Amino acid sequence: MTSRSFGDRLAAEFAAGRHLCAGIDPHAGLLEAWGLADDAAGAERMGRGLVAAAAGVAACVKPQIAFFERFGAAGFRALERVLADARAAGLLVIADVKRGDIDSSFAAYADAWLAPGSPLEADAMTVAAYQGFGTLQGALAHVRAHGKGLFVLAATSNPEARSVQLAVRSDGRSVAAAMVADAEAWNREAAADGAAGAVGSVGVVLGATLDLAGFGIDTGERSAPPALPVLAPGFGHQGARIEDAGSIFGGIGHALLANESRSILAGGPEGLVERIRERADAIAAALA
Ligand SMILES: O=C(O)c1cc(=O)[nH]c(=O)n1[C@@H]1O[C@H](COP(=O)(O)O)[C@@H](O)[C@H]1O
Repeated sequence: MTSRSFGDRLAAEFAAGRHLCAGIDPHAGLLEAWGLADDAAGAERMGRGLVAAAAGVAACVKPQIAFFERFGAAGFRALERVLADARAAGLLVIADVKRGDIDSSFAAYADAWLAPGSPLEADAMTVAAYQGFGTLQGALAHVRAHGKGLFVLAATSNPEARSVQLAVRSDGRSVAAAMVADAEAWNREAAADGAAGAVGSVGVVLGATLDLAGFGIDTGERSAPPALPVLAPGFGHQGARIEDAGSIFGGIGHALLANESRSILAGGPEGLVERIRERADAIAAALA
């Protein structure tokens, strides 16, 4: 490994009491509430405003790429500037791109979002491993060599996902539980090679809106590190309460990143810093 691992960088955020992931989701309605045009320049203003307000308070930001992609090349240029601001502010960036494909094509996605020097370089990306965990090799190479991270969709916050993620595989595990098991196994292997410390670099996405036990996901304390990073959307607008994070995630809440997007962005730029601080304090208290 040539860089500090993503898991180590997460561990430093958690040690500083930072568990909030502030989402950058420039919905048309939110841009209007901010008095911004529904175009690439508006998305850039919102993204850079959120980054400035979150610096030093949130652990990370998570731009949802679709809200930039809808403006084509101009949207990607806007996103590049938001990413540059986040890097300069010392915020970790999770590119919420939810990519997945056969291994060779997936590797190109991984290069786009994780290769050092790529115009869209982020610290971590969200991935869909429904073509098999083995297709993720291209990204896992960046995890090992360049200190990058992954968040694998496991049990997502939306109700429509249940029919797929609750399906039982030939090994008797639910699809959701198998994603968790595969991520933990990868982190354990990296630790055995000396490439992971207290927190792993491969995490999962688990919706805060869910009964995780119902998906066959064990939320009990693990007997040994590395801790599994958990990106948890579903707080705020989708109904889960950040104050309940401790009881929802139990023994796997140590490496939790609680995401809120619309609930932070709604209300416009006035009071944004205070809203982020309030959510950051609430998640820190919930996990203390
Ligand atoms: O991977 C994600 O970030 C994600 C996974 C999931 O299960 N549910 C989910 O809502 N998300 C994303 O998390 C954000 C949630 O936004 P809010 O509901 O506005 O807080 C959006 O960007 C979603 O695309």
